[in-house]
Amino acid sequence: MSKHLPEATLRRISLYLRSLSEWEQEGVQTVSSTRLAEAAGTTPATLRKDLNLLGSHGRRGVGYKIETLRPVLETALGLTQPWRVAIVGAGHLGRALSGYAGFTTRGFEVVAVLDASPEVVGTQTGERLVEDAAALEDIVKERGVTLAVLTVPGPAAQALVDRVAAAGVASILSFAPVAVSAPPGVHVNRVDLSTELQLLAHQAGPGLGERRA
Ligand SMILES: NC(=O)c1ccc[n+]([C@@H]2O[C@H](COP(=O)([O-])OP(=O)(O)OC[C@H]3O[C@@H](n4cnc5c(N)ncnc54)[C@H](O)[C@@H]3O)[C@@H](O)[C@H]2O)c1
Repeated sequence: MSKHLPEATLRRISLYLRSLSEWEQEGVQTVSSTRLAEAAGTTPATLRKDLNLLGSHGRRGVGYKIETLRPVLETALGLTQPWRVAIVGAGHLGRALSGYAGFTTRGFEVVAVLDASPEVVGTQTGERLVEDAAALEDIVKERGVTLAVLTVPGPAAQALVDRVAAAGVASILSFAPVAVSAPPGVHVNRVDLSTELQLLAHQAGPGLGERRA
């Protein structure tokens, strides 16, 4: 990524990109700021601010040319080369993610699904067979894994962060509900569904949950 952008901006850019990709597949060539903002659930003013940050300016009365804007957004999100993903933990969540076709269309290729349980290793998930997590380091090197997705129970997460980081993976997405630390230069993002739910509950305001119950 060429410049540091706030997380909220990056989240919106990801939504813009998703809409642009869909429209491009339908043969749409240009899009107005109003339509793109609406699809991402934001305002045209915020959209223009975001895109100005990336040096992309729409033309009054014409809007944004999708063919030009899409690569700008992909570069901002670091999607210039496909990410090679290893999913570690082939339980409920790991299996659901490994079968998610949207990964590929968004620039992420699942190149390995790993698990430590002998009952799970060798089973099919999505288009892959689950492989033994003992071979993690070899697989990372052989397949050029650039992103590890950890879908393991909390107690297993830190040791796996240490292993994938030592194997050279600099980007880790962890679904485990625990804080983990990583060496400098390794980014760990946590997806914490309970926190997201609590935020939503907070935004909805007190009492709303009860009213709908
Ligand atoms: N299922 C959900 O909806 C959900 C939602 C949010 C977060 N999470 C979190 O995601 C993680 C996975 O959840 P799940 O429901 O898929 O659990 P799961 O028990 O179905 O699967 C976990 C898998 O990880 C494997 N595993 C354990 N230790 C390992 C290790 N050291 N190396 C490799 N594999 C190992 C297990 O063998 C198992 O197959 C958990 O931390 C959970 O709290 C799950």
